[in-house]
Amino acid sequence: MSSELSTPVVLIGPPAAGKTRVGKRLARRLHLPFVDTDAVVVAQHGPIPALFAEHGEPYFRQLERAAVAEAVREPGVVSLGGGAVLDPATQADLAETRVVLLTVRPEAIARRIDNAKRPLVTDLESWKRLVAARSDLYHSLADYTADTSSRPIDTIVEEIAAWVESQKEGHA
Ligand SMILES: Nc1ncnc2c1ncn2[C@@H]1O[C@H](COP(=O)(O)OP(=O)(O)OP(=O)(O)O)[C@@H](O)[C@H]1O
Ligand SMILES: O=C(O)C1=C[C@@H](O)[C@@H](O)[C@H](O)C1
Ligand SMILES: [Mg+2]
Repeated sequence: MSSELSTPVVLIGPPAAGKTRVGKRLARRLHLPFVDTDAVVVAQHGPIPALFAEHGEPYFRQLERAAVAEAVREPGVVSLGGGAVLDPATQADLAETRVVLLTVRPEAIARRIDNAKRPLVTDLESWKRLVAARSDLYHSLADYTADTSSRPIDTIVEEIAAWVESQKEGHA
């Protein structure tokens, strides 16, 4: 991990862990720009379920990789899509940034995945399988971990901001 302040703070973690919500508020709290790579892909290429259905997951991953490569080049807060960390080039990029893993317990997930925007997550069982397969990878890439299961978003944001600011003071 780099302790340079100019390196981005990158949020990773399972689908519905809160990367987008927490990332947006963290950026506001730290007075930094915010980029969500899923939102970039959607803005440039259209809805994610349609990309999966019409072109397949590998095509989506290519578009996602391009969005990540661009996003981590600038200082700011960057929220990644849940599977972006599967790309080896993204894993290499993350070694040069400050990586925050958001975790969430399955009990808290049920009410967060009741929509159709995630082609790889249709129910709690598919979410659990996907997280089990990625858990070691998520943890291996993380410099800091915050659980989002049961605390208000602002509390989580304050905790992460305190970690980022502690590095600024040379305690990293
Ligand atoms: N701390 C929290 N407490 C309760 N609900 C939360 C919390 N954080 C996020 N949520 C809710 O969980 C849902 C998923 O949040 P969000 O979209 O930010 O997740 P994500 O990690 O970006 O997911 P994805 O991988 O699909 O992009 C949203 O409905 C959000 O309001
Ligand atoms: O976990 C995943 O593989 C995904 C998570 C979402 O953020 C989207 O990037 C997409 O639905 C794939
Ligand atoms: Mg998101």
